[in-house]
Amino acid sequence: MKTPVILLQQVVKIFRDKRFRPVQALKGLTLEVEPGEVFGFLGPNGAGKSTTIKLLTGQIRPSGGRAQVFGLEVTNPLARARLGYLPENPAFYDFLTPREYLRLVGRIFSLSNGQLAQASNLVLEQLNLQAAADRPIRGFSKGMVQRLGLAQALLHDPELYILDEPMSGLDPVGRALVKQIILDLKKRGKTVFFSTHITSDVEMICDRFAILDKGELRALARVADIRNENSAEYLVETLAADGCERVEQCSGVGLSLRIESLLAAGYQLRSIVPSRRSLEDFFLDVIDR
Ligand SMILES: Nc1ncnc2c1ncn2[C@@H]1O[C@H](COP(=O)(O)OP(=O)(O)OP(=O)(O)O)[C@@H](O)[C@H]1O
Repeated sequence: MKTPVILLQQVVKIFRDKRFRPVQALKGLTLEVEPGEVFGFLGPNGAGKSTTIKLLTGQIRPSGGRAQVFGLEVTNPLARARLGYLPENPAFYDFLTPREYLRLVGRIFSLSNGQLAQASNLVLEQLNLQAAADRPIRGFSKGMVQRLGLAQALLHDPELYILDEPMSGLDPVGRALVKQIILDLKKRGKTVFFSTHITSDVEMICDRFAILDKGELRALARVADIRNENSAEYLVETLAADGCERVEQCSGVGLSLRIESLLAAGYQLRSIVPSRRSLEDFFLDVIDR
């Protein structure tokens, strides 16, 4: 059996609030992410997504349970060297330019000068930041800062990407760009674990997803399974003789009989389309429950 790239076993995290009262951010989270997967980590505000990501990147320690990356403890520098991390709110020394900042990151990851020049040109181009490469970051828009955050995560071409809300603050062009980058990483066999609130992004690019709520795992599924669920239902759109339009839901089993009876009753058939439950419906159901 392959070693999971990410392994969380019964992870508990307890913070203390200002009055030193316990805040249980994670209540025994167990999760595995396989090599080559694009994994979406969904959950409402305060669910514990960033806490999980901070644990996986060794920034905070669990109060209980086990967190491993590539079979190594998350605090092991060998694990850290093999992952790229985008924090929720990336912040930079804003007197630097992106090229200078990437040089700093490249040195941390021990890239040679040659590797660094090549890699930084590549990521600046990928994130559409070439034109701003030599301007101080201080003048950057939110979306440019976010794209630079992703550029630095990509720079050393790691095997695993842990991205905290990578599409946050981006316009539709930026979001499409980031989604394409994630899909390209997948094609190259990389593993991507990202948190988000946007269910349609998960639907578009993820293999599997988890839904976290109040520190607990509420769902863990393949995107394809959610898509196929309910696909035996159809939406039938008809037009009555008096010009009234109607849409009804019909199961695949009863579809032909229903159509016959509608036609016999004088309805015109406008369309029949498979009705699919979106991941958003699924998310809302799970959170409601
Ligand atoms: N340093 C901290 N001290 C005290 N409580 C914290 C700390 N960090 C997080 N928490 C609490 O832990 C819980 C989970 O927070 P977390 O930031 O992980 O949620 P999230 O799912 O990332 O939310 P969002 O989608 O809003 O970013 C929240 O109740 C939060 O207030």
